[in-house]
Amino acid sequence: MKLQGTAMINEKGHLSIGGCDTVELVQKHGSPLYVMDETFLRDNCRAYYQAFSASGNGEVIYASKAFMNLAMCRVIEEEGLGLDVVSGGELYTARRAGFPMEKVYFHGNNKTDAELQQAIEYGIGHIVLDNHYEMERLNNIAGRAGRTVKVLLRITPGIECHTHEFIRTGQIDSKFGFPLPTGQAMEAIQAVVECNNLIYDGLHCHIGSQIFELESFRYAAEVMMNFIEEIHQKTGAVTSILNLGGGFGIRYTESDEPADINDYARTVLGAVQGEAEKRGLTIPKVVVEPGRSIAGPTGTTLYTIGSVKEIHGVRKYVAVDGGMNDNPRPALYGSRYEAMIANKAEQAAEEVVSITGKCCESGDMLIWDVSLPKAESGDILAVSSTGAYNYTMSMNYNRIGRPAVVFVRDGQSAVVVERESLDDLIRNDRIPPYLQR
Ligand SMILES: Cc1ncc(COP(=O)(O)O)c(C=O)c1O
Ligand SMILES: N[C@@H](CCCC[NH3+])C(=O)O
Repeated sequence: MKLQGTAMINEKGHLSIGGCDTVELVQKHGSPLYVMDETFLRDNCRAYYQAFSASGNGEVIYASKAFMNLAMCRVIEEEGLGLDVVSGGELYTARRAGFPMEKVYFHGNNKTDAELQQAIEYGIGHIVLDNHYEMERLNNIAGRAGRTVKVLLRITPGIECHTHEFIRTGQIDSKFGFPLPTGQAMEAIQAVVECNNLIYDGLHCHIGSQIFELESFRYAAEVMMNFIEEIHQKTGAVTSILNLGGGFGIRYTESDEPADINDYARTVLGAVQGEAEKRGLTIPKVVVEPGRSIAGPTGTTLYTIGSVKEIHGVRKYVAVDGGMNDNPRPALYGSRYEAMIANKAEQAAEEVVSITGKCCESGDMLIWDVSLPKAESGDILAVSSTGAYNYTMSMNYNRIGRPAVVFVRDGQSAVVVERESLDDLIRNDRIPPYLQR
């Protein structure tokens, strides 16, 4: 496992993160445990801020679907980033954290009336329209509230990028957005400028997630700038914002080779500027929505090893006290992760084992074939790069409670999400009168 951020091996030969011994973190906060390296998290925010916002023409909004809670909203606000939310729940979390609402963009392909009303009531910065049904309802809801709302239109540019098909979103056959190649995107622009209560402020596209080739982002910028020119010619409308989505890939295993954030910024900012100058257009503000590349590498999940079972001549299964409940990505996407035994961090690998979870599913495998020192019951297993799309995609299958989340920094740990208790698991259960006794 590659050590990233503040992760290091301490004098006891244990993995330490944020100056905290991970074995002691488990003793203090329990197992499994999500550990977020706050210094690393802030460094990632700053790298994005420097690369995009410091130029004056870019804005970074963190995609909260990757990892969100009240404390995370505070960190994002302190680091000067905006926020991308995709549900009333994410919006509510941001609001309860006191996040500045004018820096929030509201996404989603099927926002409810209640969510649109909530967004208007909170004074949200932008709503990203996905379809005509939503456009019409938002226009009516805003009208009834006596308000105008700034909107972006989500466009599917028809770009195929090289990533898992479930996390690819820019291709024309997609549930998201108004398709560009079919002419429907232009129809949507013509419709939105007619809406009295909506202010057309710009466009959005998101071509997918865990992308490594910068060329895909450059090409998306070019296609969108071409569309912006067409919009201007056909309607006279000015596109002030071009939101190019998220999708910047991270390292999960050694086969992943992420690009540099500064190169990413230079590529997209340069492409937008170059295309604008070529076409005689005003340069729009460029917004990016990174999620995974801010939170992902900064998270590590700590598990306790329980049963170790060898099927002679076939495989050794090492079972941990978590699994697909806290990290469904291997089961969903076949995602690969790296791991180490936190209390044997200096010991050399001596066997190849497979890490399985505790769910009642054969597919509950966290890592197939990983080289580790001898894995024994009671050891602490650390799985890296679990900061994004782990807690936020976790579940209670088999009535297993979600682990706690701690922020670590400067030798201190702070709980930012409590572990779910057994009582939490039955909190919303109700016994109807005829079953009561
Ligand atoms: C609209 C939108 N914006 C931003 C993101 C964040 O993407 P990532 O976490 O890959 O940066 C996503 C998720 O893929 C998304 O759907
Ligand atoms: N949840 C996905 C990515 C999709 C994000 C939202 N469009 C993942 O874990 O990789």
